[in-house]
Amino acid sequence: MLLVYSRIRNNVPFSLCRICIRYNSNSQNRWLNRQLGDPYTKEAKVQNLRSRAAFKLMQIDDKYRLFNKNKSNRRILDLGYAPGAWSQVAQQRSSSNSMILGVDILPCEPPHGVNSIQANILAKRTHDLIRLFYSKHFQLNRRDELHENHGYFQNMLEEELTHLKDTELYREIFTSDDNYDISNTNSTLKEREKFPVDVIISDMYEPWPQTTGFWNNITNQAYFRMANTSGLSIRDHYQSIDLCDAALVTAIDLLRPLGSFVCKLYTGEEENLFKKRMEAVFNDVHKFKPDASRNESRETYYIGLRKRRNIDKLKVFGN
Ligand SMILES: C[S@@+](CC[C@H](N)C(=O)[O-])C[C@H]1O[C@@H](n2cnc3c(N)ncnc32)[C@H](O)[C@@H]1O
Repeated sequence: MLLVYSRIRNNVPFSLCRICIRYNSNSQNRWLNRQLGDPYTKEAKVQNLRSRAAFKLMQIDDKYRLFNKNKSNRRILDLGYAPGAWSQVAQQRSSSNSMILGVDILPCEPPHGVNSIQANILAKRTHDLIRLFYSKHFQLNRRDELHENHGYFQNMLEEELTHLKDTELYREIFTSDDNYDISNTNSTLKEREKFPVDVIISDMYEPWPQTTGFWNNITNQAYFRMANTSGLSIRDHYQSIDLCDAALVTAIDLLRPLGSFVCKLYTGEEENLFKKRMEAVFNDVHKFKPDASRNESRETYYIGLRKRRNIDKLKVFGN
């Protein structure tokens, strides 16, 4: 590594060399020491949580009450859910009959009580799959030969999506809802069909490198536009804005009126623009940095409460 580093240093301007410093052994040691000394990392292990990120969501929920154990049949969508700590928190803090769906571009075994799709949220088709999941209660993550060969959704896709050419059938699939108890919310049944999700949480960023699992044709161009933090704050910020916008579009399309939303943002010059977009979609918008988020990190969280009705997507993104 040191050799690579000194070669790069001899051939490129010093400003670029600084990017490489992230990968030398000193910085790895610093990262390791920080992890080992971190109380949230230790506590995550004790509580069998998949990462320290769980505490960030707990602290957000303590303040803004996204989840509610007393409300049944809640539908929670976790964007960028892998390795699954936020989904664990959502599952623990919601009623046992809630439906939690994690979406991640990388393959990951979801935590107990959580379903998942490996898919890119930037693809429109992923929105269709989320809608299908909530309207038809598809059995995900099945352990059978078909699933092992073709992935979670393949048999459902074969059975259902081949019919989607027929518009009438398409409409029928997407509007068939079952035993959802609408007395839980102020939504009408029609609204419920159109906007099937109660809470969207998005922590999209920093994936670990994928080495297998590229078979999935739902995951189109797996690494295209996927955001790895680079250590360059401007780049990180713009990629983060890209993913926050994608989460917000998902909220406009799938979140029910009065529903709640959280997303992680790496701060930077477009933050105010994103805040304005949030305000066009939600009645209450808050910015919050939980204690569990490290001071030196530029990450912050935007919370949108009480989604507005009749949102014009073009107006939201038009300014
Ligand atoms: C910081 S991790 C999420 C951690 C998770 N909230 C937890 O508590 O375990 C960010 C995740 O976002 C995912 N991601 C990034 N871009 C994505 C995209 N376009 N579609 C779906 N997932 C994406 C990454 O693969 C990564 O797993």
